[in-house]
Amino acid sequence: MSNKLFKPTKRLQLSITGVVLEGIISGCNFMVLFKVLELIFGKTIFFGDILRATGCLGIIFVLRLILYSVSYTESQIGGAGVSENLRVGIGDKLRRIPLGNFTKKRMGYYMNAATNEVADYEQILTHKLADIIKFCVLIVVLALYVSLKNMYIGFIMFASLLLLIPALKLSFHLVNKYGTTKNLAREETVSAISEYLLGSQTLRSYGMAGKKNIALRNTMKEFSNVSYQYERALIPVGFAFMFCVYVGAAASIYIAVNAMVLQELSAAELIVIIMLSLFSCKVEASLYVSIVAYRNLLISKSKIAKLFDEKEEEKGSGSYAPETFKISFENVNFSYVKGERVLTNLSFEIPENKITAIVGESGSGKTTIFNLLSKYYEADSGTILIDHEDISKADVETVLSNISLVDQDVFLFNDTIRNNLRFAAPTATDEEIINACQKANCNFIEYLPEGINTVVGENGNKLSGGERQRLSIARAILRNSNIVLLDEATASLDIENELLVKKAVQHLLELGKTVVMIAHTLPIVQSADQILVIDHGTVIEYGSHEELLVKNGKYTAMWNASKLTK
Ligand SMILES: Nc1ncnc2c1ncn2[C@@H]1O[C@H](COP(=O)(O)OP(=O)(O)OP(=O)(O)O)[C@@H](O)[C@H]1O
Repeated sequence: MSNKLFKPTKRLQLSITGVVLEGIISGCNFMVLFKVLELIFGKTIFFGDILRATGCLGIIFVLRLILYSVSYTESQIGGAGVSENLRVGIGDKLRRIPLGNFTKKRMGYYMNAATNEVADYEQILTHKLADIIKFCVLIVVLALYVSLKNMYIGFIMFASLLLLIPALKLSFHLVNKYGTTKNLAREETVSAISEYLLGSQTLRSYGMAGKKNIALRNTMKEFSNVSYQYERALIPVGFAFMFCVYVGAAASIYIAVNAMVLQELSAAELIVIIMLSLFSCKVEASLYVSIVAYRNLLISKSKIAKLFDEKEEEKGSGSYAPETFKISFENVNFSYVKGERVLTNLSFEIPENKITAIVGESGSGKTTIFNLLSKYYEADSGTILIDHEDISKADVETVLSNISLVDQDVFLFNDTIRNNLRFAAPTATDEEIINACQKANCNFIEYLPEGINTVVGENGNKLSGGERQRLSIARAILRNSNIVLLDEATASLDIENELLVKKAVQHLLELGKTVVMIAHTLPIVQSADQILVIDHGTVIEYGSHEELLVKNGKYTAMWNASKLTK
C-alpha cells in the first residue's frame, strides 16, 4: 500500500519530462552561438544573420520559459498531492499502531516523519529527480556533439562523466553513515522541541525557558554538529571529483588549441568547445550535488516506509461480546522493558456495577493495570477477561467502546462545552448533554454567560481543574460505556471539588456502571465496595475498608499514615 503512496502522479511525471526538455533546449543556445561565430570568423555575417540568430535565441528563450513555468507549477501541484497522500496515509497508519507506542520519544519520530521526512521526499519528486535526468541527458548530448568535432575531447568528457561512479560510491557510503545520524539528530530535535512546548509553562515557572534550557540547546547543538560533520565528510570527495573534472576540461582546451593550430578545428569551433568544456564542468558539479542530495533525501523515504511497516495492532481474532461487565485478571505478567517485571502473576476480580478502588505505593503498577485493560499494551502472559471474554481476542476499538477513562490530564478541545462533550456521543441532543452535565455535577455551567455554548479555551484553560474533571465525567456519562476508569481523578482537587467529583462518581453507579478508581487519598476510597491493595505488581490484600482494617496489614499502615498527614 505504501509503495503506491510514494509513486509520482501523472502530472508529476509530465512535469519531469518538461524540465528535461527545457534542459536539452538550453543546449541549443550553443549551436546558435557556434553558427554566429562561424559567420563572424568567415567574415560573411550580415545584418539579416544577426536578426535570425537573435530570433532563434528569442524562440529558445520563450520555449524554455513556457516549459519551465508549466513544469514548475505542475511539479509543485503534483508534489503537494503526493505529500498530501503520504500524510493522510501516515495518519491512517498511526490509527492502527498500538497506543503504547506513543511515548514522548516516539512522538518526535512520528511528527518528524509526517512533517520533515515527507517534505524531503516531496523535494526528491519536485526538484531532484527532474534535475538529475536533465543534467544526465544534457551532458551526454554535449559530449556527443563535441565528439563529432574532436573525438579526443569527446572521450575526455565521457571519461570525466565516468569519474562520477567512484565519487558517488564513496559519497553514498558517507551519506549512509552521517546522513542517518543527521536524520536521527533531527528526530531528537523535533522530540525536544515538542517536549519543550508542552512543558513550557513548567519550564517558565522554574526559569528554565528559552536559552536557559540546556537540554533543548544541547539537542540543537548536537544536530548542528552532526550536520557539520556530514558536510565536512563530503566536501573532500566533491572537491577531488571537481578537481579531476576541471583537469579534464583543461586537457580538452589544450587539445582543442593544438587542433586549431593544426587547422583541424576552426576558431569558431575552438571557442564553442572551450565554452562547452567549462559549461559541462558546471553541469557535472550540479549533477554530482543533485545525486548526493537525492541519496540523502532517500533516507527520508526509507524512514516513511519504515513507519508504514510498523507492526499494527492485532486484529480481533475471535468473538468478543461481553454481556455483563465483570473484570478479571488471571495470572497476568507484564514488563514495559524486557526483564523489568511490573506486574507479576496478578489475579483479581472486579464485580459489575460496583466501585472498586486500587491503592498502593507509587510505582506499584496501578496505572499499568488500566493500560492493559484499555489495551494500550498487551500482557506478556495471563488473561484479562470482561465477562469471561478474553480482551486479547478483540480489537482495541471494540474493547475501548465499553470503557471510559477519566484521568488527571483531561483533554479538551478549544471549542464549546457542547462540542467537547458531543465527541463522546456525536448524536447526543442538547437535552442529553445538559442531563449528563447535571449528573456529573457540572453546575458551574449555569453561571457561564453562554452555558454549554461557552468556548473552554485551549485544553480547557478557561476552566478550573475540578470543572474540567467533572466535564470529563459528564463525557463518560454521555458515552454511556459500561466501565469507567478513574485514574487519580481527584488528585489535584480541593475538598469542595473532590466532594463534587465523588458525587458525580456516585451517579455513575446509579447508572449501573462498573467503576474502577485509582486514588492516593484514602478517604475517597473509604466508601468503595472493594479495595485492592497493590504492591510490586501483585495484589497483597483486598476487601472493604472495614475488612482491610481488621487485617491490620499494608492498608491499615497506609490508612494510619494518611490520618497523620491530615
Ligand atoms: N511507559 C513506561 N515504560 C517503562 N516503564 C514504565 C512505563 N510506565 C510505567 N513504567 C514503570 O512501571 C512501574 C509501574 O508504573 P505505574 O505507572 O503503573 O505505577 P503507579 O502505581 O500507577 O504509580 P503512581 O501511583 O506513581 O502513578 C513503575 O516502576 C514505572 O516506572
